[in-house]
Amino acid sequence: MAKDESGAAQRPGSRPGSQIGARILAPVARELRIAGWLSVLSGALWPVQAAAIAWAVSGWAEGGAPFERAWITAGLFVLCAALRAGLEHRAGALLFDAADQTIARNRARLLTREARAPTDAGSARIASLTVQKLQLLQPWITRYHVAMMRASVLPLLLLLLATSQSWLVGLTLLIAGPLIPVFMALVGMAAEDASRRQMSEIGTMNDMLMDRLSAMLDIRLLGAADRTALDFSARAEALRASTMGVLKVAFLSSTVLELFSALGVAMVAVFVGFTLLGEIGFGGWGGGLTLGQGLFLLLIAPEFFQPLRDLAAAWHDRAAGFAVVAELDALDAADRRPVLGQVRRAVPLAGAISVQTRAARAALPGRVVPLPDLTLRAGQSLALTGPSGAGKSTALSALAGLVPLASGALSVCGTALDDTTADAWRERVALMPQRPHFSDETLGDWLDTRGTGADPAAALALADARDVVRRLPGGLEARLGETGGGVSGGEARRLLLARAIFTGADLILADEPTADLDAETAGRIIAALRNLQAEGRTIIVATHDPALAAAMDAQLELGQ
Ligand SMILES: Nc1ncnc2c1ncn2[C@@H]1O[C@H](COP(=O)(O)OP(=O)(O)OP(=O)(O)O)[C@@H](O)[C@H]1O
Repeated sequence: MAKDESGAAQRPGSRPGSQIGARILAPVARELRIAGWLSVLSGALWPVQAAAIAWAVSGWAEGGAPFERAWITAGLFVLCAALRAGLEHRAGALLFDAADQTIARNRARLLTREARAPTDAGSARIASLTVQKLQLLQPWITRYHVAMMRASVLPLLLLLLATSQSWLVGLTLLIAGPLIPVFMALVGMAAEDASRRQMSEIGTMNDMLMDRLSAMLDIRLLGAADRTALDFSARAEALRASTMGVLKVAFLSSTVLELFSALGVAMVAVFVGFTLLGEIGFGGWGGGLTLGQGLFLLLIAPEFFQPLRDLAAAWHDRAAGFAVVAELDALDAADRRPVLGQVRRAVPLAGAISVQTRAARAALPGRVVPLPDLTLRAGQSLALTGPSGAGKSTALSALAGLVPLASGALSVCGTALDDTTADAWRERVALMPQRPHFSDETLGDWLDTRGTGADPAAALALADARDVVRRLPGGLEARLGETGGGVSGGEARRLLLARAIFTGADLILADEPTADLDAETAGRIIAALRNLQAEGRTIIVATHDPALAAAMDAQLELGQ
């Protein structure tokens, strides 16, 4: 459930239109307002241009000094046109800046928040929101808001001007005009639903794609390629149907709106034409219309409908924007697993390494996991052992400040590990995770997590991983992630260890560094860890491997 400012729970789609997006648009509200008024001002200059044309043409018809009028009209027309272009340009610049700022701010917010306090939303969902869907806020911000302001001011102004010349034309516009917003409101509901369905289909398709790509090997082994292709085609068909649903609503609404505005303009044109021919003798305030009045009315009638047509065209952008905002709101309301600190670079925590826990319990989503009482000083090594599920990995994560405590105490370097110390503490810690993950970058960049640009040769030597790099095509330039070449499980672990060493961290937390390895490879990793300890680093491993546990100074069994 999304929460409004007062904290009351709400369903994102159930809020009134004016409230949706108010939060994300608040920082650019001033720009949107200024851009709206600039555009309204530009629209209000058209009647001046129309009046000038009508005046010049009626001057020609009446004789007198037509050229003098033509020059004045041309000057006024060009001046207004230049002014309008300038105003529209400035409004456009403000709107696109506001849209870029909003998208960039929300993208940064999404990414930093996911780093600091991840949700259970899949990575595909976050990726499609940040890369694909947030971009849909741009047409909503740049087109809809300004169209709304124009539609609320300009038709009224033009209606007054038209009525001042002819009550009949005023009445015609007054009847034809409101049909457009009424119809738009009806279509708007359908458009919003269709957009939300399409948005959700895009998300499902992305989730499915990520999921199946990561399971490609299993799919081949299980001979499930055909079934996977069928699943994809069913989802693609659902996406096609939802996209067509959105297009259908868009085409239907624009057709009906064009019809209303064409009928309105045609009625004005017929009335003006017959009045000028002398067939109709009423409709103006003093009987018929002059040529100048008729021309003026003909020129402003289409402009009466234009802001309403623009608003109708932007209605779909509004629906798409609302769907994105609803998704952002849903993520805001989702349960999160907070990480201690701001997850940013900091000055390393001072003092000799020490770790101490007392009656600590880690808070995982939906459960708490007790941590062992331990005390460790600089240069010591410790093995956390115990059955699967005892909490070894959780303990390592908690020691790195990646999982908060539900109760108890955890101090590092003699100070409590909390939001204020976690970033500084992590500068001194390297975590070697259980499952290696290679991102799509060169091995050199992957090893150099802190972007120092230094040579990783010494770290590779300590981790016994020099031969791994030597064998890879391109050495440190090789890419292992995404479509890059692969390494064996043991090689990957040695590379992970090299990366942990290369950070220069004083405390290495290694999760199952020898799991699934043959005795010889495991022996090389154990030797590398001992080398590290001999160098003065502090080491904590979580392991089921008796040989590794025996190689540490002390063992602590969890889950007793
Ligand atoms: N993200 C999570 N959300 C909820 N519970 C979790 C989460 N991660 C782990 N757990 C639970 O916490 C408990 C401890 O898990 P943990 O991974 O720390 O055990 P472990 O001793 O490292 O196991 P293994 O030896 O199999 O790696 C388990 O019962 C596990 O189901």
